Amino acid sequence: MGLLVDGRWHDVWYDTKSTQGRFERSKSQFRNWITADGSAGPSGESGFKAEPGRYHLYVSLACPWAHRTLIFRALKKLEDVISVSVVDYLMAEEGWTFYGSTGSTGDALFGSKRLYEIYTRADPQYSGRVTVPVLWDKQRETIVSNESSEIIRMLNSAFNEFGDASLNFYPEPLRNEIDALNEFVYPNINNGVYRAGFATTQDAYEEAFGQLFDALNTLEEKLSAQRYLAGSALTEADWRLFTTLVRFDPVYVGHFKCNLRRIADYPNLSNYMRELYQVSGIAATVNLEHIKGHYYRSHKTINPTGVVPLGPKVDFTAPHDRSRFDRS
Ligand SMILES: N[C@@H](CCC(=O)N[C@@H](CS)C(=O)NCC(=O)O)C(=O)O
Repeated sequence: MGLLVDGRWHDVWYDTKSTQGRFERSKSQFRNWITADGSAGPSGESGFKAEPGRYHLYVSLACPWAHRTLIFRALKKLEDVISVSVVDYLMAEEGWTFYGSTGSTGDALFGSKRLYEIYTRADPQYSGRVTVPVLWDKQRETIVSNESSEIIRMLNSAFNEFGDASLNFYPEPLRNEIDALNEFVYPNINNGVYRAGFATTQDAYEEAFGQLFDALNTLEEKLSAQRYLAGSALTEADWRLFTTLVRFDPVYVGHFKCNLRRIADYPNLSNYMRELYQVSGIAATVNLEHIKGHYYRSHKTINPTGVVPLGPKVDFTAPHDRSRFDRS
């Protein structure tokens, strides 16, 4: 675990001293967009045209943000269009690595041993965290984006010529609602579990814990009356929630002390999670060995022994009851 300062690696843990024990996630720095015609997107430069074989994703199967990008790659049938390298699930002194000892596929492009080498290849003077996912452009030899929320929007719309154009998880009429849902789910739930787990004061933990379970209650209630977060259509907002839900009982309940309730204790959330898991192509993106191994073994400040718990057994393939609601 560490970060780059002027292109040089430093092995340091998150600093929560300046924020009263609160964990604050830093902002992603590469913010270009791939578009169908190569024109500039909402931020960054132009010149990143959607083309098969041109782009590569670096992901961790453990990471909920990287997981979103793998989900969109699968849903939009882009497996043959965008290639992938998976990092080792163990994140230690050198950050994310490709040694292969804990499940990495290796770096298919350059044979690098550490992900920070990909960042310094794009910018030799890069300063900041070295995070997954990374979307790499093989043609311009640079990072297009390291912001998952934007990468999934690119995958949703820029590659329609090469993937499944019939699916749109961010449709125009629902955009405001999806944006509002994301603004609620991200701080309270997606990042909420991290805010609870990485808190280093009792107050910071309790604040995050309260907001997390209030938010889960709100969604449980919402899902008692409709199939998905935005109503009858399955959208980006659902996939963004899903990556946290699948990790919740196996990891966040114990490791991040999010233990007021399990997802298994919420009938609607747990049936909804199983429905999403059972969507074609999704189960293959969920790797519990990487998920549990990563959190329990990498975060030595939280779990110094690195012992990985054997339970719980969650059956994501059990039937769900969500077909009681309409879907559009
Ligand atoms: N805003 C980023 C966040 C990605 C992120 O924080 N990824 C974590 C893994 S779950 C990471 O790589 N952390 C390494 C670090 O912070 O040094 C995104 O959504 O793409």
